[in-house]
Amino acid sequence: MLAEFDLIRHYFTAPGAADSRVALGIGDDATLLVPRAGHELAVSVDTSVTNVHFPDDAPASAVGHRALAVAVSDLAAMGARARWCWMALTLDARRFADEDAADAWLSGYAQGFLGGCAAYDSTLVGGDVTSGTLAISVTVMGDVPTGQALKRSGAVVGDVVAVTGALGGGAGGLELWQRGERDLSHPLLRRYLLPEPRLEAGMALRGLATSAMDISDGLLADLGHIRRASNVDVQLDADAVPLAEGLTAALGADAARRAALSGGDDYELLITIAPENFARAQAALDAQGLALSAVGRCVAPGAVSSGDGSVDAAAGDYHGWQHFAPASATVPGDSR
Ligand SMILES: Nc1ncnc2c1ncn2[C@@H]1O[C@H](COP(=O)(O)OP(=O)(O)OP(=O)(O)O)[C@@H](O)[C@H]1O
Ligand SMILES: Cc1ncc(C[n+]2csc(CCOP(=O)(O)O)c2C)c(N)n1
Ligand SMILES: [Mg+2]
Repeated sequence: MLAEFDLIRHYFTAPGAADSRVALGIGDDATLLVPRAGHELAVSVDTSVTNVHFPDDAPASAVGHRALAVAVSDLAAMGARARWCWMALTLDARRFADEDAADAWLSGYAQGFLGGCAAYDSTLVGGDVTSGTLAISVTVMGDVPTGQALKRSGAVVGDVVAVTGALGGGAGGLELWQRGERDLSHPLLRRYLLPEPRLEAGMALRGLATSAMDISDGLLADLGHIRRASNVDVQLDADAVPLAEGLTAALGADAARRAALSGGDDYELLITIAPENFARAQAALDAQGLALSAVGRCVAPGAVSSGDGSVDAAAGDYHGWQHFAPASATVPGDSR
């Protein structure tokens, strides 16, 4: 096994053009960056832990790609452009004791991670390598023109609630993996293991969406964040939620609906937008090959009624991923 400094040099020195805004990159005690004038920095960190966020036996390249993609997804949700990332990697020393196994895994992992860096225009500028349970903590930094970031707090009564793409594919892919499916070209497995952050969509929605976030814990749980931050309620038309391709065929209708509403791992954008701007946003995303579907309306707090297709909070439909829930429990979330 290489010493950690050699490991960094060997696997994580990204090729490609030098970034003129990196005054000092990998190799010193800290990174020195030159922010763009007229922009705010958007910064977020996400940790991916083996057997919590990805299966221990997932392909190494998918682990690398996914760890970066889920972190970059938070920049997309802010309408920011990705710029830089830091990767703190904890490797299981026992598992990586065999040199060939370590090399195979690290090469695949680096290919997935650095491939994502190239695809999202994010330069790896630092990190950390430690031993312990396999986990990756990725800090991302992006920028957004001052005042134009998409926050969770801007939704107003009357806004349309909409989602990009289709939902349930992340949870559907996890279910298939647990059933033994290993063909990475399967669309649902791809949605789970190789998610794509909606960076271009987030940038196109600047000045149009009144609020935005990415769907990581599940639509219903994540809607709760916008409802709380914006002080609105949401009348959701659950039947209008677009289901990932092949989801119903793979899971059956009930499980497919549950995956789309509360499965999580989709990394699509959830937005609110004034009705008069919806068609423009839809056209902008359509030009990117991405659907934008209306799934509900913002209403005054307390005004939610359960009409056809709307979700019944009292029936325990409002839940999503929670890290500290007892194993296999259905987790009732905040029904507000
Ligand atoms: N340990 C912590 N210390 C300080 N702030 C935290 C901590 N953990 C989370 N936060 C902050 O709480 C907010 C919500 O965090 P959370 O991780 O739930 O983000 P998210 O975008 O909803 O989910 P995801 O992690 O799936 O992207 C963020 O602003 C985050 O920076
Ligand atoms: C092996 C395995 N088991 C379960 C899941 C489901 N899962 C784990 S964390 C999470 C929410 C997002 O994480 P966070 O809130 O930490 O950003 C979800 C939906 C998975 N991805 N992999
Ligand atoms: Mg998020």
